[in-house]
Amino acid sequence: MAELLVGTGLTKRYGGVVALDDVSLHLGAGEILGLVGPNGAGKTTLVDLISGAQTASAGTLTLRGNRLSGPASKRARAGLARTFQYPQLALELSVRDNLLLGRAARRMPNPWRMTLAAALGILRPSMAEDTSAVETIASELGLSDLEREAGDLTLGEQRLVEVGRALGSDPVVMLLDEPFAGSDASGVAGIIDVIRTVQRRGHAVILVDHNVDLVAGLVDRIMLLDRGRAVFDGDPRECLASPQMQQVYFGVADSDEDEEVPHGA
Ligand SMILES: Nc1ncnc2c1ncn2[C@@H]1O[C@H](COP(=O)(O)OP(=O)(O)OP(=O)(O)O)[C@@H](O)[C@H]1O
Repeated sequence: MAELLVGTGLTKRYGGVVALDDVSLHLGAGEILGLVGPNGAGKTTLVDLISGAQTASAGTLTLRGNRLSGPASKRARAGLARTFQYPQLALELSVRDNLLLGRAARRMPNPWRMTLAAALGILRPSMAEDTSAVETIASELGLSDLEREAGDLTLGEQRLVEVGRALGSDPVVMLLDEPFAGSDASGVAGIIDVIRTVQRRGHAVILVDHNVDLVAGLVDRIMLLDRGRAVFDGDPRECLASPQMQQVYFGVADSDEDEEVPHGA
């Protein structure tokens, strides 16, 4: 499998806090990687370092063999797209224009210019193809009424638009940070469809979510983070059954010694 994204020794320190500690990862074509771990484990920090929202204290990244560096807008043009734990849409713009921003992300030099272009209505004339692509994405996600302002949407709907915006740039790697939070069943189904679309294109997805069972059912591989370190990286079912999982979530080590603790002790 061709490697799309490779990260080595990724570390992030905030003063004395080590949010991410020497984490390495690799992501192949068509692969979906689940990123799980308890609160504060470093999941969002890893997504931030990959997307360029934060600068790494140490470590390197490559995308399709090319060094990945610089601000988020540059990385978006290189082929990364992400969603945020708290959706970051242009709230004063319509659903359609937010989706068009995603289409423009691979072309435009920075997000402020994109937002300005959308506000001025100058994204549209050049974009018959984009308009049709946006309508396809909206229908895949079950989004109707594309003229609604993003600020009037529920949290779940905003998440869908953000996932749609990310898909619009046809990313090589899509980073989804807790995309299912606040979504109803049809929203979850729409997001899963998008993940499968990215996979079918031979691209890759990193999916962060607290629902470990949901993640395990969707992904090819799971990385379990704990206090900034990757303590497991492998098959989802093996991860669920692993002593590391027990230790991280329940504070229980799956050792012979534990099994010998008498009942009622
Ligand atoms: N800007 C920041 N300044 C200082 N510390 C930070 C900052 N961002 C994150 N941290 C710390 O880094 C650690 C990892 O945080 P991170 O948000 O990456 O965890 P997470 O696994 O995404 O957690 P959650 O599931 O709660 O979102 C935590 O201890 C957090 O408090």
